Amino acid sequence: GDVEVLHWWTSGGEARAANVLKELMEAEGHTWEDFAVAGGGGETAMTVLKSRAMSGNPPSAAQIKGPEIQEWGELGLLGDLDAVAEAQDWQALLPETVAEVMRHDGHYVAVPVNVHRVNWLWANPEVLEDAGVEMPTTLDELFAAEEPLRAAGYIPLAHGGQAWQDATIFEDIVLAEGGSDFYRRALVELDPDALGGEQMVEALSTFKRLRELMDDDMSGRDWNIATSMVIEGDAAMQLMGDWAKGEFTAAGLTAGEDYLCAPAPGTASVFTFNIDSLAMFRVSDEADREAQQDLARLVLEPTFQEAFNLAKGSIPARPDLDMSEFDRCAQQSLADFQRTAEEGGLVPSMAHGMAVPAAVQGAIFDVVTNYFNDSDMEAEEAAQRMVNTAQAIL
Ligand SMILES: OC[C@H]1O[C@H](O)[C@H](O)[C@@H](O)[C@@H]1O
Repeated sequence: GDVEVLHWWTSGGEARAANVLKELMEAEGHTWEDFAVAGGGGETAMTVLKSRAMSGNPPSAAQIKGPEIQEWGELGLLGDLDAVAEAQDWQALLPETVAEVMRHDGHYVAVPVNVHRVNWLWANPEVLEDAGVEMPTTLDELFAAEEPLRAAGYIPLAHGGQAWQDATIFEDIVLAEGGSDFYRRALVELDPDALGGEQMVEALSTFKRLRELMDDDMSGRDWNIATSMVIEGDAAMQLMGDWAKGEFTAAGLTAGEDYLCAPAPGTASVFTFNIDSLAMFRVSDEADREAQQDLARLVLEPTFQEAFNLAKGSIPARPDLDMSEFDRCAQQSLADFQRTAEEGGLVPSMAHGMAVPAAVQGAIFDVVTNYFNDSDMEAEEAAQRMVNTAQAIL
């Protein structure tokens, strides 16, 4: 049968990973129709998906994540994968944190391909050494690194000026300043006291200070271009989820030697998760439905889970795989995922669509990116705007 898959995996590392699935599906005799929509973070892809669904022409599968799976489920457009889930025993195979995101109304409607960690710092060790700087583990160390790095001729922090990237580093700062409980109250439960309170004002002020570490040309830059600045040695560091590791891997670089990874400064006790998943749309053709079932089965088989995640930079969605092929960053990610799940530091990424409905996420993005790019807006005003927008939507 045919499967048309809508996704936004278009950077070097992302495309290599997506190709793993295409090849596995073709090896099973299916036809893979690739519907890739460029634009990191997936905002454009979701807009395109909505217009296709509205015009009655949805793809057979799409990269849909987190609470948005519920929104599509509510529309009655998604088919269920219960038969595959039972045959592969997803109940036993998947951590409940992952499994519950894939279910709508008690039925599996999506399959998880991985677990990304968002709160990472990446660095070029040669650049750090040349400037006499240690890998920062606290925000103070991160800001203190600016002077020696600039004096040695480097951009301290490579960043891409796009709303989702601004929101990604914003949530790293909220976690570093307030910890996982504060993060949950503010950016998951949208508690107005946390979202608009003193601690958020402090976090917003610190967030804006990150601009001091960036270059003037960052506006609109794609995330993988920022990663290549670290790879090339023009910039020392980048705050980004571990899809960035897919770029280092695609460049043939070795973790811990050619590049470094560490939890975003001040967030070692936290793991901000972002789970990519493929949701299946209802299809009438029996052969296409079979192809969808095969796609879901293949995605959770060890062959795909290993090959895809080695290329993508994430860790497998099923924690029972032999991880000996994975590098030290992935090993640490899996260990931290399990540790934080026990200790209470495992939180859904707001910036990557795991925490709040899409409309609320979009509204928070607007406030965060306008504040970050408007030197006149005070932190107090930004905090109040976040409260207002959240209340207006909910
Ligand atoms: O495009 C950058 C990243 O955006 C999202 O966070 C996706 O979940 C991830 O798979 C992708 O690599």
